[in-house]
Amino acid sequence: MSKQVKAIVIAGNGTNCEREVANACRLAGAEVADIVHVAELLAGRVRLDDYHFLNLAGGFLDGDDLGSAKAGANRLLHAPVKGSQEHLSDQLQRFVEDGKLVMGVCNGFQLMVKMGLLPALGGEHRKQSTTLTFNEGGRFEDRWAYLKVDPQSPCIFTKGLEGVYLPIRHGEGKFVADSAATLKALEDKHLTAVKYSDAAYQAPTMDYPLNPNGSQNAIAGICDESGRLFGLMPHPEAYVHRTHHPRWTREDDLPEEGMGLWLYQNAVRFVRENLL
Ligand SMILES: NC(=O)CC[C@H](N)C(=O)O
Repeated sequence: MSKQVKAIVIAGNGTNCEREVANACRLAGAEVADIVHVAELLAGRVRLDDYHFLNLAGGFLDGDDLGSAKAGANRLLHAPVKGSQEHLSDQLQRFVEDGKLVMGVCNGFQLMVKMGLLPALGGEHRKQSTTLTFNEGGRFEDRWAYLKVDPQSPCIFTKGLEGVYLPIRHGEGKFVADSAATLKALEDKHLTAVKYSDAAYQAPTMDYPLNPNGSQNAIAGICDESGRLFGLMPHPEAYVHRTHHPRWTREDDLPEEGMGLWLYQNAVRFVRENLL
């Protein structure tokens, strides 16, 4: 593989953020940021093996039928790749075992959780142990959220960050674990990388609207134990420039780069340092 950071963004069947995600990858320094329709992967024309950083974009996979990303999860888990003995999930498994990076945003996070790719406690990659379900308020939420970063988390994407301010837009963002034991394991291992918080990024909160969906323990995103697989409901790709900020015309000290870009910069740096 040449010395290029190669990101892939999977599109199709209802994603709607793939261009923004590819743009964020490029802005963060990835030399390649290909938007690939899932059908291309299933046809065997594009292989995950040729990339370092897999992005699962937001949107409305299969119209949220059966619950958001549920049908998409089955597709990725069980669909065969044409012309090979493999399923797409085999390529994905290899991608993970090769030490590469995966980030799922919103619908992409829902997809990772429903496939069992996250949190994958004990390395069990196909067992679902958490979910993202209907917002506590019973309606779609479209607002900006403050996220407190856990400084002790192994998450590669949030390394060195204290907090980020990002937009959310979802109907099914309430994080729920299947048991108190799962929730405790997530917390003990610091896999709950980002939580909805107050505007100073100090205290996780269950108060609406700071916590827009009633997520357990205010969880907005989680990673696996390696820190290389990460999913979150808020959209980092939607805040990569100061003009994306909702009050950019009134707040004069906003830096040129948006806070969401930091997550992609961490990813690109990790690839350069570890995978090239
Ligand atoms: N923006 C998104 O990715 C939305 C995810 C999903 N369709 C939901 O409403 O929860």
